Amino acid sequence: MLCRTSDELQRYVERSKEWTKKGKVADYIPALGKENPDDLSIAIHYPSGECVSAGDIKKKFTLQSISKVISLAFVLMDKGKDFVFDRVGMEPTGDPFNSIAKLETMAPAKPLNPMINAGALVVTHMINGDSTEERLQRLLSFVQDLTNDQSVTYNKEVAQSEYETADLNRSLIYFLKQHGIIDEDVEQLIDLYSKQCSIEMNCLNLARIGAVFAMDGADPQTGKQLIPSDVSRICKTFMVTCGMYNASGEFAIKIGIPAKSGVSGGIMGSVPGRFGIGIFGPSLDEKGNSIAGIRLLELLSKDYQLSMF
Ligand SMILES: NC(=O)CC[C@H](N)C(=O)O
Repeated sequence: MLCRTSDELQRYVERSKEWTKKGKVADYIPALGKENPDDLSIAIHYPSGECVSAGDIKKKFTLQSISKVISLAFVLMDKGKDFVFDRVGMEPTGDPFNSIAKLETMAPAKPLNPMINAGALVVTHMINGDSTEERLQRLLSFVQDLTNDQSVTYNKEVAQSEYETADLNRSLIYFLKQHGIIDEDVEQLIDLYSKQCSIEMNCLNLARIGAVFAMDGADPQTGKQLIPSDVSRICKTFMVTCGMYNASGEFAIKIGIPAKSGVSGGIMGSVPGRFGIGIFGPSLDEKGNSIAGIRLLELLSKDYQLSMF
């Protein structure tokens, strides 16, 4: 799909870019540490098919936690709401995304929501399929439909790097296994989750997924319902309440759009009924969100009245 570069959007990128210096690229997954902290790009995808962009929008990055919204939509379609929400909750935690603390204080030990790692691991565990390979391929094909790009796949190097260093996530699975929430081989689930988080795309692809959510699950070009509208609504609600980790409250006040970030520096935004946004800016703030990406959204939200509140 063609995406027109916009001078106006470019000016917003320039104004936000100085913030990249105040953050840091994530390196707890070693392969992510190679990114250039100065990068900042954005694409906006309208339901009409029109697309405007600024920055190096061809640059690919991995979804990381952004994949949690997609896998949630997918398992809600696979298993239905009752099954899913019997195993993962609907409440924000106020804790960092990889925290184990609340699991121990809650009874039953079900993760509070699907956007923290513990909850996302339960969600990935629920993806239907006879083998890890089949579950991954089913998820990938869903992402290819959302992006309308059959070339989308996962980055093997990032997946391997996460697999080798995911001991905190392993410990979350062991805990959940002990409490009967997960019933799967730990290494198998870590393998699938690492590949899910390593699904790779550019801002354009990401903006298109944001547009699908913005249009209540309908494909912006064909109108085909890729995600049932009630599932899309649930996902957008989680994006508002937990999408930016423990910065979601401040984000809702200052920006006010459903959004999901990942430690790669990606942010997917979804302005209900209007358009989808894809941002890549790998320099992160202390909570793990793209520091310049948030600044960029703040400027846009203010000038174009994007807040839904
Ligand atoms: N916040 C994130 O993007 C975290 C995703 C990452 N793959 C992890 O599990 O640690």
